[in-house]
Amino acid sequence: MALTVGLRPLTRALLRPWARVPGAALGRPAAGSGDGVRCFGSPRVLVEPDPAAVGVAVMKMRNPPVNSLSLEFLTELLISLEKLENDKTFRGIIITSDCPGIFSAGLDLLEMYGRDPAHCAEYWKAVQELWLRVYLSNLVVIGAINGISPAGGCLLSLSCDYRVLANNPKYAIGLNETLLGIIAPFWFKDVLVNTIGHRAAERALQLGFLFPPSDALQVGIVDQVVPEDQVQSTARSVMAQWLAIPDHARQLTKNLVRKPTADRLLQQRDADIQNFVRFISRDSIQKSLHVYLEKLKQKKG
Ligand SMILES: CCCCCCCCCCC/C=C/C(=O)SCCNC(=O)CCNC(=O)[C@H](O)C(C)(C)COP(=O)(O)OP(=O)(O)OC[C@H]1O[C@@H](n2cnc3c(N)ncnc32)[C@H](O)[C@@H]1OP(=O)(O)O
Repeated sequence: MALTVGLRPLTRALLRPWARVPGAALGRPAAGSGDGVRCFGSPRVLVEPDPAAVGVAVMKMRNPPVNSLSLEFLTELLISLEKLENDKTFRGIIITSDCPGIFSAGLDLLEMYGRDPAHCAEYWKAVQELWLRVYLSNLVVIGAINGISPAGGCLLSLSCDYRVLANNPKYAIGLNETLLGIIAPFWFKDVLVNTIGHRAAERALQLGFLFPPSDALQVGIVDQVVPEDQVQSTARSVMAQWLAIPDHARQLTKNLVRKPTADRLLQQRDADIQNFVRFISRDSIQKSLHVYLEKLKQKKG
């Protein structure tokens, strides 16, 4: 799936492959490189083969200050994911953050506030694409959640196969859209229902719950809560457990479980984009976003 088609020239320029040792396919030392495999990535996404786990890549999100999912960041994530999917030396990805205390602050509000319909449509298509790419990935995708993870950050986490959360009370996770005066789209809702069940999801969505780690574990929005300094090692050991399963059988099973949910969006992607553009363009919604952005600014004092 050529994802770079239709990208804005700036974005395409941003994503020129970094200098790499010729012939260094991801996961394999380049001929004569001598110093092992090379990382690759782009300004906001660093992908490093895990030196302790063959076939595993660690994808570090580094879009400071809060890993907000801007269009450029989404595009870089998509292209990095596509590269990993296409490189058969990789069987698993650990997604984590390089921004201290924050996994991802979710969708970038400035991509939805004060923007024209064409931009909102382009942005929403990229949001859809990231979800589909992660949710349906043939790779094992493990979230090493080392920071707060509201809304879009929670969706990214829920789209992984397994979630390890650092036991820091500040690292809340949840679909908090109602607190902003907006709503989670049906496919965000579907993933939450699939993960924590209908009643728990209904309550959490309406109240915009951000679950602290202990509650997140209890409700099932994450699979494991560990001390902060054990998140990456725990993710790695869980990855080994999942990679012990033959890929083809696991991939077919993942598809069996997840395709009905993904199909609900795939069958109506354009309508979903139009619904988003209509909804986000409403004066009342733009006002809500303005109020929320002002609150964020005032918070800084
Ligand atoms: C019929 C219906 C059809 C469908 C309808 C669909 C409807 C729309 C779909 C909407 C789905 C939305 C999903 C989302 O993800 S919305 C975003 C939700 N995110 C949040 O609520 C998090 C907001 N941020 C925070 O709470 C804090 O920033 C955080 C705890 C993450 C970090 O706090 P900290 O104190 O460390 O940092 P600051 O708050 O000072 O932030 C630093 C700067 O970053 C800016 N910022 C923060 N979050 C965002 C964001 N999500 N987008 C853009 N910018 C963000 C913040 O303003 C600061 O900026 P400045 O330094 O310039 O002041």
